[in-house]
Amino acid sequence: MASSTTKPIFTPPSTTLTSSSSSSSQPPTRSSLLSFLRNTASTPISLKLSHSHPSFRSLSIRNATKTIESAETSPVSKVGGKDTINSQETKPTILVSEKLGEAGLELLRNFGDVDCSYDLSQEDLCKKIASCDALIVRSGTKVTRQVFEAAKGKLKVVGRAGVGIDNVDLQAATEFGCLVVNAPTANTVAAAEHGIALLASMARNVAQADASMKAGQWQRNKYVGVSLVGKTLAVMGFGKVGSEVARRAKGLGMEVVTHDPYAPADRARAIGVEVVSFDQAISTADFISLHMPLTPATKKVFNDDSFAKVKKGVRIINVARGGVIDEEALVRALDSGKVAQAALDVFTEEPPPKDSKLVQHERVTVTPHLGASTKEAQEGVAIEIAEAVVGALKGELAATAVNAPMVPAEVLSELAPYVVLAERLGRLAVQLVAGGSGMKSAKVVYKSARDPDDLDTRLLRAMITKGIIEPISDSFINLVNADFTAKKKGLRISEERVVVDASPELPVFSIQVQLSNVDSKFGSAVSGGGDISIEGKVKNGIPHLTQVGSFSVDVSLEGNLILCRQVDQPGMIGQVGNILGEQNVNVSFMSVGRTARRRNAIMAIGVDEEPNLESLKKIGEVPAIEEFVFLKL
Ligand SMILES: NC(=O)C1=CN([C@@H]2O[C@H](COP(=O)(O)OP(=O)(O)OC[C@H]3O[C@@H](n4cnc5c(N)ncnc54)[C@H](O)[C@@H]3O)[C@@H](O)[C@H]2O)C=CC1
Ligand SMILES: O=C(O)C(=O)COP(=O)(O)O
Repeated sequence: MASSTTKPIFTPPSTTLTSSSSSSSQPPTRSSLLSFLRNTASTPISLKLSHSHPSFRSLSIRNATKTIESAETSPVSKVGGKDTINSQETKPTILVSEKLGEAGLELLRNFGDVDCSYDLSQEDLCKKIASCDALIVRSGTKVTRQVFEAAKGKLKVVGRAGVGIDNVDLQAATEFGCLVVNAPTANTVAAAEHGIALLASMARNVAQADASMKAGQWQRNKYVGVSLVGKTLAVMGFGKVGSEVARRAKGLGMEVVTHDPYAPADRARAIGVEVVSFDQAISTADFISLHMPLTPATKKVFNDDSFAKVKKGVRIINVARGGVIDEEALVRALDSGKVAQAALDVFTEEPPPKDSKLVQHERVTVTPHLGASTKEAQEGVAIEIAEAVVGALKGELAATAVNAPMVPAEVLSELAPYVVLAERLGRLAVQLVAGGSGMKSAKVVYKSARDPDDLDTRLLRAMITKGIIEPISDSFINLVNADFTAKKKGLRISEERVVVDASPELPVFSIQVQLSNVDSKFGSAVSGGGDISIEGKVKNGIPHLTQVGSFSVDVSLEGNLILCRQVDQPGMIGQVGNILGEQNVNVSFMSVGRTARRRNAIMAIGVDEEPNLESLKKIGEVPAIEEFVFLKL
C-alpha cells in the first residue's frame, strides 16, 4: 500500500477533464430546481447533463441566471418562454422518422433543425443518422445496433414517441452512451379505449358483420354475439394501460382478475381487481386482455402450453405487442376451437405478411397497430417526447429515461447538490490513484439519518461511477454508459448505507468514496484501513471535501484543488499563498487539518485557475511540505 513520505514529482492528471463547475454561491433550492426542470424561465438553478452543448458530457448544477446573462456565448437561451438556439451556434439536428403530432414538431423546430423523413430503409436511416443529434421514432422504426454504430457517437438521444421500446436496442444505446427516453403516459387512455373497443366489437362480431353487409349480406343469425356482463376478464399486466382497461371493464359489469408479477396487490384491490397467478388468470377467464411489455420473459408467453390451459371458448385481445403470443400456436388454438375469437392490434411482424393465416382468420378481428392512434394521444405523445428530447439535448436529466437513472423531480431537487458532490468525489478519488495501479473495486458509503429504504442512491452511484471512470477512459462517458464502462473495465462498485444521528431533513449527511488495493500518489489519502478514502458533505448547497484519508479538511469542491501534507508549523499558508499569488492564481479556499499539534497536517487549497508547472514545483520545494498533489475537479 502506498504511503510514500518522499516528495513526489508533480504529475498532472493524464486526462483533460471537462470542467462542469459553476462559481455559484447560491445553493440550489428545491422549488427553483423543480421549476427549471419544468422549463420555466428565469429560475436560478438547473440540474444539467451539461454536454457543453451539444457534446453531452457531464452532469452539473449550473446557474441558469448566469446562462441567461451570457446568452451570447451560450448556445441555448430562453426567448419568449421558448427554448431557442442562438443563431451563430449550430442547431442540433433532430430526425423524426415517423409521423409526429404538429405541436411536438413545433417545439422541436423552436430548438433544432427538424428533418421529418418517414419510411426510411435501414440503410438510409444509417446514412442519415451520422449527422443527427436526436432521433424520434414510434413503433415502426427499428433502432438497431447498426444504427448506433453508424451514428459514430453523434447521436445523443433517441426519443420513443410512445411506450414500448422493444424496437430500440437498449443495450447498444447504453454502450454508445445514447440516452433513450419515451413518452409513457400520453397514450395510456387511447390504448385502453382501443382494448375496450376490440373487446366489445369482437364479442358482437362488429367487424365481420360490417364486412358481410358491405358485401350485400344480411346475416342476423350468423353474427349472434356473447354478452360481457358477468363474464371474467383476465388483464395480463396491470400497469398503466392494464389498470385503465380493468377500470373500464368493471364499468361494463365484468369480473376482473389480473396477473402481474410486479404490480402491488393493493393498487388492484383498490379498484376491485384480484391479483392471481398466471395459470389461475388464464384458466378462469372468459376474456384475456394482454397489457405487458415485450421482454425476453414475456416473448411468446401465450403458446401451445398456455392455450392448453385456457377455458374452452376463451376470447383474447392483444393491444400490447404481437411478440407475446406465439402466433402459429394461436392459429392452432383458433382452429381447434379452444380459443373462440381473437382481436389483435399488434403483430410479431408489422405489417404482417399479406397471407398471414391469423389476419385472414374469420374469427379474428384486426387493426393495424392503432392503439395509440387518437388525435388526442398523438398530440400528447408528440409534446411529451419533444419536451423530453429537447430537455435531454439541453443536458437535463430526463424524467422518462429508459437507460439511465430515472429520478422523480421531487427527489431530484433534493438530491441535486449531492449529485454534484458525488461526481466530484469520484473524480478526485481516481486522481489520487498512482498511475498504473489497476483499480478493481470502489466502495461508496452514504451516511444518512434516513432509513436506508428512504434513500434512492441510483443517481448518486451513477455520478460517482462517472466521476471515477471519465478521467481514466478515452471514450465518451456519461450517465448512460458510466456503469457499463465501469463493468467493462472490471471495476466493481459497492454501496453501503450507514444510519447516523444527523438531521433527517438532509437526504445525505456525507458520502465517502474508498478505492481498495491501489497505490496512491498522495499517501496521506490512504486511510488506516489501507484504502484511498475521501469524504464530502454538502454545506449550504455547496459540495465540500471534509476528509482525506485520516485527516479532516473543509474545502469547497469548486475550481481545482491542491492537497499538501506538511509539518504543522506557522507560516505555511502564507508561503504557499505567495507562490500562487505570484502566478496570479486566485485561492478560493484554504483549510488545514492535522492529526496533532505541530505534527502532520494536510492543507487543502482551492484555486480558481490552474497553477503552472513552475508554481507547483515551487510548492513542492517548500521544505516543510512532504507531499502534495494537484487535482482537477
Ligand atoms: N397498441 C398500441 O398502440 C399501444 C401498445 N402499448 C403497449 O402496451 C403495453 C403496456 O403499456 P403500459 O401499460 O403503458 O406499460 P406499463 O409499464 O405501465 O405496464 C406494463 C405492466 O406489465 C407488467 N409486466 C411485466 N412483465 C409481466 C409479465 N411477465 N406478466 C404480466 N405482467 C407483466 C409490469 O409489471 C407493468 O405493470 C406495452 O407493451 C406497450 O408497448 C401501449 C400503448 C399503445
Ligand atoms: O406506445 C406504444 O407502445 C405503442 O405501441 C404505440 O405505437 P405507435 O407510436 O402508434 O407506433
